Amino acid sequence: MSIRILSSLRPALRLATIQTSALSRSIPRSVAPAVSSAKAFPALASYLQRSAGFHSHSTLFQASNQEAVLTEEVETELPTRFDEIKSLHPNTAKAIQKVFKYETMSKVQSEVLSMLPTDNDMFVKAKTGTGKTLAFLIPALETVMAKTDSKTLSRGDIATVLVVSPTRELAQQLAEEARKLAGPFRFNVHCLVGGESKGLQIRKLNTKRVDIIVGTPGRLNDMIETVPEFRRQLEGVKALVLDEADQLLDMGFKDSIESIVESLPRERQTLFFSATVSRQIKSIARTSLKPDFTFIDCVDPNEANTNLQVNQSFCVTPYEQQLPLLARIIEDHKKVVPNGKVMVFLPTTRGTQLYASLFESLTSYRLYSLHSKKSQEQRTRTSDRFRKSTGSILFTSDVSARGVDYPDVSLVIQVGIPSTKEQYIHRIGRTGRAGKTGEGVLMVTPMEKSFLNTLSDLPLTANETVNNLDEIMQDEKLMERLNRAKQAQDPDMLHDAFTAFLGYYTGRTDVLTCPKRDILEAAKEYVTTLGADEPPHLSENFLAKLGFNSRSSGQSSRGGFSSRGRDGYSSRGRDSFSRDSFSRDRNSYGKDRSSSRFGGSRDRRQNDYGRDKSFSRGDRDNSKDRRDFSDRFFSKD
Ligand SMILES: Nc1ncnc2c1ncn2[C@@H]1O[C@H](COP(=O)(O)OP(=O)(O)OP(=O)(O)O)[C@@H](O)[C@H]1O
Repeated sequence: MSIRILSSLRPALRLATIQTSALSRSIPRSVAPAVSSAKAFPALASYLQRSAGFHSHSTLFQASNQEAVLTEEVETELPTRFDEIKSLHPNTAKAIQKVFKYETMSKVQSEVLSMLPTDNDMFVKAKTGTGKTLAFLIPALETVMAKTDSKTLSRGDIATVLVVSPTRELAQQLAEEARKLAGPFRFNVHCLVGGESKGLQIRKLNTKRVDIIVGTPGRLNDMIETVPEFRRQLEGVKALVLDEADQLLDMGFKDSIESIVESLPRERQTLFFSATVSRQIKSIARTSLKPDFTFIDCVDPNEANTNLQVNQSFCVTPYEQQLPLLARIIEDHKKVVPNGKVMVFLPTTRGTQLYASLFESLTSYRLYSLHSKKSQEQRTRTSDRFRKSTGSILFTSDVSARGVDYPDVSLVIQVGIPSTKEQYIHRIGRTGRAGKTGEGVLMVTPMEKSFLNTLSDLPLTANETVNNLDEIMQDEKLMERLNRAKQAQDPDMLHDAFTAFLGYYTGRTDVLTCPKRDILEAAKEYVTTLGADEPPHLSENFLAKLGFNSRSSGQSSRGGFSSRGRDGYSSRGRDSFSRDSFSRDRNSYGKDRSSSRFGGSRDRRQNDYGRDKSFSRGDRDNSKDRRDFSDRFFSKD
């Protein structure tokens, strides 16, 4: 009981110091007077904030208010059921009940929807897999219904909602969700992503109803620049959503986003949604959101930004042990969860291709792979199949790191460090969705160990399978299968994975504390462990591009690297590694990268759908306070 009280109390108190405008609505009434006075008395505000950090014991203030808070909480509690949101349009309510078949709202849904009706701009931060999609689609549609006259709506010749997504897979998924919600309205949804026929997309825009548009920045911008009719259609937009707003910027879409925003009417509602908030996103929020926007942060500052029902572990082993360990972790999981779904993230596209190829003969799970070197048609097909599958494994680059909702993923393995802590959070967020349990394993080598420091506030423990390493390395059957798989690898693929590895890790020197030369040594170990007879030769030019001179590279004039001892790997001629494909491959890892930052701490398991009430919110009633808050939001890093 006490935890529940504290959890409801804590965010409210947090608001007292960072977002005073929210007080009147979200704080239990018995506490509100104290917190209101906190606005006038900064010392009290800071005391309240400190008190709010305690998990397991109450401060005097909290203890003396427990009864009162509990009583009052009943009266001021946020709604938990969709049918409590009385202002919902009947068609929205119908879709939720009949199509989605949801009754209870998740925390972020309850936070956002309880503000309806509102055309306020919003910036919403909530953990991965907690139902953000409906939390922005519903308000966007409600705004359209409130702000568009019925004659215009019935014509169906202008776009009213525009949703921008960083990746094609996510855009397609969002379009599907939008179709379900828009069904009862008889609204049409267009999905505009790259890799698909632009001509066909234009034809559909010209011949079918146009209501909701979901797209990726590149294709949207292209259409804006080259299709005047599309520009005209966008003039009707009443709600703009940036999903995974952080990633949109990290992927270098800032200019595209700005030009998309410029082509929309100024009078609109803008909704930013993300599980993480970076400095860059704040800068674009400044120009794209109205100054009195509402910031809703559903992540308790005293809690990790990952879902607590996901068991997270790490292991540090050299490459030689990593592959057998990975194979064992996957097979152990298969024994416990035969119908499970596993996702394995690799840092580069080339590495993803290589691991997928290696594991074809190593796993009894049905195997899929997804990365940017596949055609869009293949990506869509793979994504659909993996979504519907059970007992399956997906080897993937970061194209699947954010937003993508594959139901029932039971294990996420990250082999090698992700580009940032935020990317770790998003990747792990592919499991433990909608309150379900899940497991996450991060596998790093000694060179990458320093990255673990950036995760120190997340609840990671040492992986237990590592304790069986001796036994695993002596498992003759496993080692034989591994060796056979390695021998079957295409030398070109190994070469490409090698150069991509170098490109990726030489760009990560901000978190790797080792000398640069160690990266070359690690790359050599990596590629020979995965099947190359010896490390590929690299041109001086290529090495120079990575910031190595020939002495620091340790490369001999005859090609290859001076090698460290290794055992049990296949033998293959060196000629096959004679070309340099870095420039070609740079795109493959560059494209898949994304980032930002964050943290918190642990120890409360909860289902995010239902009764847990830890949250904070913006105030829809007091625009001056909102502006004060917005100033503080922007001035904080
Ligand atoms: N009210 C609800 N009740 C039950 N399940 C829900 C509810 N809302 C959403 N879901 C389900 O929860 C899962 C996660 O939802 P969604 O993809 O919207 O999360 P998200 O917060 O956007 O995740 P991410 O941060 O990874 O993008 C989906 O499978 C969705 O169908």
